[in-house]
Amino acid sequence: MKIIDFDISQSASLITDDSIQKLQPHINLAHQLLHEKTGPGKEYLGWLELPSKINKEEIERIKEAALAIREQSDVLVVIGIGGSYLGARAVLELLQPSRLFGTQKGRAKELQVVFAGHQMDADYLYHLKHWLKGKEFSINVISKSGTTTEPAIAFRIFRQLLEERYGDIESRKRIYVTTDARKGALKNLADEKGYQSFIIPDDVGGRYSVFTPVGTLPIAAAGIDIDELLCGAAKAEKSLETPCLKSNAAYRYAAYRSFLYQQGKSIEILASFDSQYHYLCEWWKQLFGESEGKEKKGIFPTSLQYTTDLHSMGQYVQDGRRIVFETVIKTEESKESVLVPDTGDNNDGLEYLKNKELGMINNKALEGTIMAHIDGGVPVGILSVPEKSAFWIGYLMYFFQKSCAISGYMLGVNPFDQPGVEDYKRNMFSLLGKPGTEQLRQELEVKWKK
Ligand SMILES: O=P(O)(O)OC[C@H]1O[C@](O)(CO)[C@@H](O)[C@@H]1O
Repeated sequence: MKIIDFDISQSASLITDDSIQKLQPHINLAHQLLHEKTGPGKEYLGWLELPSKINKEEIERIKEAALAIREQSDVLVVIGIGGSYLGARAVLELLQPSRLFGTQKGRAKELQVVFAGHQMDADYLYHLKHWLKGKEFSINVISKSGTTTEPAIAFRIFRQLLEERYGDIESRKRIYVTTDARKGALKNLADEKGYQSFIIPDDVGGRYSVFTPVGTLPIAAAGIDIDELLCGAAKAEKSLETPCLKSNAAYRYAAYRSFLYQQGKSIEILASFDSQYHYLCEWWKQLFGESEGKEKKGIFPTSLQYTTDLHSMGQYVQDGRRIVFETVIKTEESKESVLVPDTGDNNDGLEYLKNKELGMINNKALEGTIMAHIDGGVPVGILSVPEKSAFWIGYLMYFFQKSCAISGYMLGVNPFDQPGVEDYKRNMFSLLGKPGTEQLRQELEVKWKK
């Protein structure tokens, strides 16, 4: 039976199953806080039963909007930051690898999804604006608060471009807004202009929102089957309901993290041997980093893409400070077959690999790396994902959400807030001269001797 599993048996010399099992009482407590909705952040648990309670009418509305976008445009500019863009980007990069080269294979009408508002890089925005010349485009602006600076600026830029190109009335039909049901500047603007809007539920935070219209609209617009994605998430919701560590792989993963953190391992590397997982790792970093990094606690989540990074960071992992542990994503099947060519000579010493599958070679690299890292004192947990499909990515993302909530409760933090993110914003607003921030500006000038 295909299933996402988490296995630490190869690291038995460094961490035993027994030590994980001993954490069952802690897991039970965290599980209780989560499922009885009594823990910190309990007002943000809408994601927990979201896949099984999905509103069918809303899904139909999303599919209709996705179709309209595909009919009216060559390009969808998705504007958002953090949890308001990473989930969609992760799914797109994972399921549509040819996007990496700017096209999508086998589609009658191509819709390209590009991202903006996830930084304030002037060069990026300048070039994107110019690249859009002569291309039909629509916008999906996504912001729960409706006030985040990066997407708000990008939305101004691309809204202006759209209005100049199509005029006021037509441009309104090309703007799709995903935001709060009631409040925020974006909500007000959407009401005023009559943009088609989609709601981010109050009880779902940004990094837990991929199964809401935050993720499903851009994913559907890209031509990915969102029913399958949600079906995978619903399957995970059901399969990961039990608190029993033996049968709940997401809880075993949470317990493994918790155990290693107590042993002084403060950095977790999410590693994959498949470049398509890059943005899934970025999404995972926000999920765990923003959920757990508080009160001067928490594992620092980072990611590496192998074998690429074995040639840059491999040395550190193998032999640097022993504060690192690794979670390796292993996907069983390579979708495509690529063989090492038989060139009829052995000048490069690769004759022994002729006609061999690249997928098989990559797999041997994975096996060899895991062995080497464990021998080097790095505990490695293996997260096996049956295949790269909408169903299994849906399952995997829910798996991570659930393990993150449990892991956060085991750590003793609120896994659903992010108060620390406000500090840079406060300083930035003041330095930009936002009205009402003069006093802070003076304090900053004194402190930093400007
Ligand atoms: O959807 P919003 O409100 O624009 O927020 C985007 C991101 O910014 C944060 O609030 C942090 O500033 C994240 O938690 C969130 O994912």
